[in-house]
Amino acid sequence: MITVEQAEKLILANAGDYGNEIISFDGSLGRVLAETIKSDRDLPPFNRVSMDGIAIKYEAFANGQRTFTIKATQAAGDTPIDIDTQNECVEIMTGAALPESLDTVVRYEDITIEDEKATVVLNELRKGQNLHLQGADRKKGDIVLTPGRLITPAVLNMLASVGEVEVRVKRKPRVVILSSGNELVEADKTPSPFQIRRSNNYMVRAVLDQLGIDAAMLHLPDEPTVIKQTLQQCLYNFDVLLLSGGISMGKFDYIPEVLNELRVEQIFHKVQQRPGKPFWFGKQAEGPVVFAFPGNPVATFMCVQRYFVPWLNKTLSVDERTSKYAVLDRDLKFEPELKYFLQVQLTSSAEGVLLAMPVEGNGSGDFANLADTDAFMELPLEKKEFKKGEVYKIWQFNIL
Ligand SMILES: Nc1nc2c(c(=O)[nH]1)N[C@H]1C(S)=C(S)[C@@H](COP(=O)(O)OP(=O)(O)OC[C@H]3O[C@@H](n4cnc5c(N)ncnc54)[C@H](O)[C@@H]3O)O[C@H]1N2
Ligand code: MOO
Repeated sequence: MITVEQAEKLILANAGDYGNEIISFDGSLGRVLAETIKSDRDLPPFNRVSMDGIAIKYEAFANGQRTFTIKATQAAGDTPIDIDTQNECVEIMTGAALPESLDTVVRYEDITIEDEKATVVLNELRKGQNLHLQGADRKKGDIVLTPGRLITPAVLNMLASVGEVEVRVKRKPRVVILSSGNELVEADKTPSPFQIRRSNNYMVRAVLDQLGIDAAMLHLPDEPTVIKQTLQQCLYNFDVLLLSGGISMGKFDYIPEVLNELRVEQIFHKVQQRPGKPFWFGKQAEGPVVFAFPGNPVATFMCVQRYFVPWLNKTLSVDERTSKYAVLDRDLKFEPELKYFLQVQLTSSAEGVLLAMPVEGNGSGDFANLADTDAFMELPLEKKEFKKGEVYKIWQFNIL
């Protein structure tokens, strides 16, 4: 049986690349940029007034002048209006381009206006105050975004600002989620006393939704010929198959065998971990990758977070994120020779420390417990006793 680290390595070694596509920036939220974006102008593109008020020549103020004749009013977007003498000022709005003949802006709060004259009521001004100078943020031609950037709301703002209305992004893999097992009925059906509603496939699809990936969803009955037929079509139509259930030792656990018949090479089966020990991973030569997760919902979810999400990030060349860590908030023992992914609730202390309180529940079938927790804490295999105050890596699935 391989370790979590070996499994991770093998999975990442099989990251794909589905190329790039060009889409409208407007629909690019959550996508991954596949080009370098340069600014087409200085940012800001002109000396931008940052407060509503009047623009004056500082020299006049320094020489004792306090009252200025308002020559004109300049709105944002207007062509700058220059003064003729230093006795004059221009009433000017936030976002307007500062006229060349002026260098300082005084806010409305710091002036009085009477008979088309503005009087500064402050005794001190800083030359150049209330201005956001041309090129202060970025210069024309500067790189503002690099490939691998996840397109967030602020990145979208940047794309719009520099006029990049068509952007090259990474193409997403085509994914299908397959549940399996004759005990499962649809969520809107009433199960017999010994059946259950299928749920983990919806949970997996929800994770993909959060990652901006659309996925198809299918169900496999415990019937080898149907499984084979359906999987064959999926291997033809999709880049990634995410299966759950039917992979351990049960008499009706046909999936690994059928995948083998369909020439999907098993890269590993079983990982030294809890939950998720029976996890199976494989790939068809020049074809799709197959993640076959154990059916228990907590195991499925853990494997999606711990293995599929990093695979997807590598596949899409997303800029690497730093790992997250938290402080264990209670002593704990775990004896088996398995790496334990402990379910924890996260809170942030007043000192700014992320605390992880274990909420263990009743194993990998206890999805009620899963719904009450925020992250898996990855505890090292070498240890059996874990103490309050120790720091370990977490895989956070709920945003606090
Ligand atoms: N003899 C052994 N038995 C089992 C072992 C083992 O090593 N030796 N491993 C156990 C572990 S650990 C797990 S986890 C499970 C995984 O088994 P499968 O992947 O074959 O999954 P199933 O048996 O099909 O289902 C397990 C469990 O999960 C429920 N399930 C399945 N799919 C869904 C779904 N879409 N929505 C909700 N619930 C689902 C299913 O009804 C079962 O209760 O095997 C142990 N056995
Ligand atoms: O994978 Mo199992 O999750 O250890 O019950």
